[in-house]
Amino acid sequence: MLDARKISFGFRSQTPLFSQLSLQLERGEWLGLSGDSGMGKSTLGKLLAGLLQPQQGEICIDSKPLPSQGLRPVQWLPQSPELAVNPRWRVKKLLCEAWHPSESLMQDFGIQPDWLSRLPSALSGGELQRVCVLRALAPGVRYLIADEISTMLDPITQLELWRAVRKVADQHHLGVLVISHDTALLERLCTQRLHLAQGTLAMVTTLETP
Ligand SMILES: Nc1ncnc2c1ncn2[C@@H]1O[C@H](COP(=O)(O)OP(=O)(O)OP(=O)(O)O)[C@@H](O)[C@H]1O
Repeated sequence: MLDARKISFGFRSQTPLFSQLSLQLERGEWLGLSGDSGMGKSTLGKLLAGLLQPQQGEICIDSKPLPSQGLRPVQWLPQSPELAVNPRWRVKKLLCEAWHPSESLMQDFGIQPDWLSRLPSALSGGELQRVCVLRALAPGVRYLIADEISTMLDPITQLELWRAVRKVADQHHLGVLVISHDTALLERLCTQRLHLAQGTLAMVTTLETP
């Protein structure tokens, strides 16, 4: 289980975004996270992935602290893939940095062979997003934090992306936290949804939208 225990965090010079906040994500679970802009959803996602450190509390996987080196078992997937890649690396090098996805997985993610020799700037945002999602699915990854990853995609590509993520997540029993403003998307994908407001998480049932 990915377990955030009473974590507190604030950027310097700002009031804390949250204090004593707890969240649990089980392997195989799909959990939604909504909240108004600026409430701290991405920050919480980065904390869960170990990209930021809580000022209080701890984040554990199966009761052990997140590893501080090596492959991150919790991968944070951001909305803007172009910020997450080295612009001078060709797509093949980007995709195979941590592991070598099979051809059938590349097909599932709609990755065309001729993209591999291109620079990231020669892919559309949606194409690059699919490359970034697949490269994050290395063996050893246990949880995904999908932070608005399909916002820039057209409805059909969005559906295909989620179908491919679902297939890999089912195969590897990944826990997935889906962060989005699109509550309809969260309700389609996830069994439960949390809403972040004023530093507090509340569980939302499918019938009520805050
Ligand atoms: N590196 C940083 N330094 C200082 N403040 C930051 C930093 N990153 C984010 N913030 C601030 O922290 C707050 C939470 O930001 P965050 O991106 O986590 O919100 P969010 O809920 O994901 O918003 P959105 O829905 O608009 O993406 C915002 O007020 C933002 O300006």
